[in-house]
Amino acid sequence: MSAPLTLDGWYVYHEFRTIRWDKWKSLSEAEQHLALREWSQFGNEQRKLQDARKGSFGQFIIAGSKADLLVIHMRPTIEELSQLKAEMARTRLFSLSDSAYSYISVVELGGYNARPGVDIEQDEALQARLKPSMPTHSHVCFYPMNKRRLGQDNWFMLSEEERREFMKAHGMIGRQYAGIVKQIISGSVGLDDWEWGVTLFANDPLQFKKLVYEMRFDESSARFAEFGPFYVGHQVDDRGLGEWLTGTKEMN
Ligand code: VOV
Repeated sequence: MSAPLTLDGWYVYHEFRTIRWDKWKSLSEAEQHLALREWSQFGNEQRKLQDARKGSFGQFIIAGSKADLLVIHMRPTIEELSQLKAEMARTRLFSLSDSAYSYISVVELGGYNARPGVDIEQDEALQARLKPSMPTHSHVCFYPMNKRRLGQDNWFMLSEEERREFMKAHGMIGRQYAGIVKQIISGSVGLDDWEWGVTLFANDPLQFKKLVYEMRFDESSARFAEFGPFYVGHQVDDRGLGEWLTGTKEMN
């Protein structure tokens, strides 16, 4: 049995941070301002790169106590992601927070998405999916997952036809959410602890629950999927981040 062909795009780095509130609160207003300005400068550089289609960047506030912030970067190489890690570590905001979780993966599409005779590099629609701009939806949901190997339910022992049938049914459910939930599926076999990273974007977070719940009843998830921790949050611009951190509307 051979591994199915995948199309792989940009590498993805999810960095989850927990704010050291004791440290943050001990800063003067001017020092907090400086930390926010510095972070904003870093973000603006990332947004410029995104506009030039050289990478992708987003920042989110995470609900619950698993983490406070999520920064997502997408870049053509792992080295660039490591470069970004060091750049962020040098910022004041990162000195005032700890890593809560991180995830490394690569944007992945099924190989059959390649149209016969069309050069993948020249296929603009495909390129946009492999090297996506950060979706602008207000909310995000991230979780890592595996496909199970348990007795009769071993995804990796299924024939190609069986897998294709399962993914067809999966895709049909997903398509009902077209325009409501956008998914970025990234592969992480050999890169991180789970096999895929699932990043979902929507303007209504309730749609994450509806979609994921509906998929639970689909065989590809019901029989084969195992899930890691779920994170949910909302996207913020620098002003929103500043207001959230300081509790004021005046900052930034
Ligand atoms: C927003 C909805 C949505 C849509 C439209 C969608 C469609 C599709 C299609 C058409 C395909 C097939 C391969 C390809 O075309 O890339 C996939 C592929 C995949 N998916 Fe998906 N998926 C969605 C959403 C979606 C969710 C919510 C999840 C998490 C599952 C759950 O239970 O929580 C998921 C997982 C995956 C995975 C892990 C793969 C890769 C499996 C593999 O073995 O290769 N996915 N997916």
